[in-house]
Amino acid sequence: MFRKLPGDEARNLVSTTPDTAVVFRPAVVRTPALVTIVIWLSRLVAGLVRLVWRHPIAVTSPAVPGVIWTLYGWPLALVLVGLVLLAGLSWASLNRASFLRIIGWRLLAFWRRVWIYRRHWQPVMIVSGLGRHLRGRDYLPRLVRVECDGWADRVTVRMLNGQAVKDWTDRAEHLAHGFGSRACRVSVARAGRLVLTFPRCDPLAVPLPAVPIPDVASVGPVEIGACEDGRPLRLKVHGTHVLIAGATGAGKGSYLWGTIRGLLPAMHAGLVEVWALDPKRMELSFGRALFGDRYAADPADCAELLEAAVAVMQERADRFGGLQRSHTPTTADPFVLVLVDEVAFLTAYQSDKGLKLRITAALATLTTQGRAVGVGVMAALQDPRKEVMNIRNLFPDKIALRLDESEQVDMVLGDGARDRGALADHISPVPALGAGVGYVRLETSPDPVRVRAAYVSDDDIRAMVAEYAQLVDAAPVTGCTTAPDSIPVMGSRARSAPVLGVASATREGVRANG
Ligand SMILES: Nc1ncnc2c1ncn2[C@@H]1O[C@H](COP(=O)(O)OP(=O)(O)OP(=O)(O)O)[C@@H](O)[C@H]1O
Repeated sequence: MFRKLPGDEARNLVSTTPDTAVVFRPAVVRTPALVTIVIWLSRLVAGLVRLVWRHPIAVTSPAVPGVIWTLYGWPLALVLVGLVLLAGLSWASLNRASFLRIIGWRLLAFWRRVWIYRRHWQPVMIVSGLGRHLRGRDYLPRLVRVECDGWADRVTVRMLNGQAVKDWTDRAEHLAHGFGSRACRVSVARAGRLVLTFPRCDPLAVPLPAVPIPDVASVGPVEIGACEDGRPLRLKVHGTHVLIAGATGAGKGSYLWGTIRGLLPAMHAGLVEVWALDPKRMELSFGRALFGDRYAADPADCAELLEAAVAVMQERADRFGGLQRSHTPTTADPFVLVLVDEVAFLTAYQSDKGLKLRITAALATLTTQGRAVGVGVMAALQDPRKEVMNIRNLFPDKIALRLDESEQVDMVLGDGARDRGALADHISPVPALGAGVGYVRLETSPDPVRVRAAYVSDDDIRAMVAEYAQLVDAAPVTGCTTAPDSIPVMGSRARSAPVLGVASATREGVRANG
């Protein structure tokens, strides 16, 4: 789309260097006034039709009272407006959701389109370099549509021919500030069209209380928090592997404990086994009674536990081979979720090379072959560099919590994730504001989603242990019906250790002291 500037471009064209004898003058054809008027009128009519077509409610709202005022006088128009307002208020108070869906958000979208986006479109596009001002004409991307919901504006844009998505992702910050938002996320709607998401408020600014333990046993996506748009955050764990990266204190524990919490009924039903590797001894040890024998902290035990998981995986692969290509959790073949807190302790900072190789090989085997047979890995780490975690690309789903450097965002979420709005390096280090906040990038979607995990406190974990430790321990053990000897049990040491690892210390206390 381009817009002609009013004024006298033609005069600029005739200017030449002062001492030139030859002066070029463009041929100017005088347009009759009538033709100009007809063109402007037809444009006006087309614009009005378009306005009514695109914004029927916003146009009808002032038009109908206006017509009634003209035909029957102002008292009737006033009564009508009063009745409509009353009906609207009653509707909003009785069923706010439907009122907002059908009327509220549309009116807001109309208002914001006119007042925010249309008004600032030209200067923001030109200054950010997404539009061009060439020979007196503005070539601007087209503002197609504005939609609003509870937390954000979604602006559909038609790019200029020849523009690339990267041109826009590179200028996300210009767009955010230009339109008065704290962020701008760019996603592709279809060829040539983009959707820019501008958050208006932050529903994740306050910590969320732990999600209640589900009533039914489910291995399906586990609800562990909330997404930025207000939907629950449901993390898929069966049929995938999840990598969680975040600086110290970023809230990785919430994701691990939130997942365990959501799986407790399924663990009790024998459909899920959580195998916990806790080399730091500070996170999962707090509820180790939930894991029974399937807990390891010492690197040698961790290697053994991982190799045990590989053995389960291979035994299942042998059995399933030629019969089934995917896994359905049963009590005989439950879903095995291997949780690893601070995996770098085992893969990078491990001084025993033999152990390091065994652990890396076992993790690589599980992450490449485990998901089809019902063995999943969820690993947390602080430093996502390749030399620390060289198998990070084997995790289909990734979560980036607060990170120290901007380059780390793409290391975790994949190339271009930060440009698409995953500003994990901008997450606040203040726990109340930023702990548990992160960006999720799923295998099935390239667009990162901003989320916050609910906070599973020490008291919540204590309650989980008190309610479920015995029940989970009593649940059937993997493969007992088919291969009782195929799973090495992780030593009696784990069983005889105190239930909550560090006497009565809290996880926070341990961290502060340590
Ligand atoms: N989801 C959350 N919401 C609000 N606050 C949280 C959340 N998760 C954690 N916190 C706060 O942040 C602190 C650090 O959390 P956590 O121990 O989970 O971080 P971490 O990433 O595991 O750190 P480290 O790598 O050092 O173990 C907690 O003590 C708690 O106060």
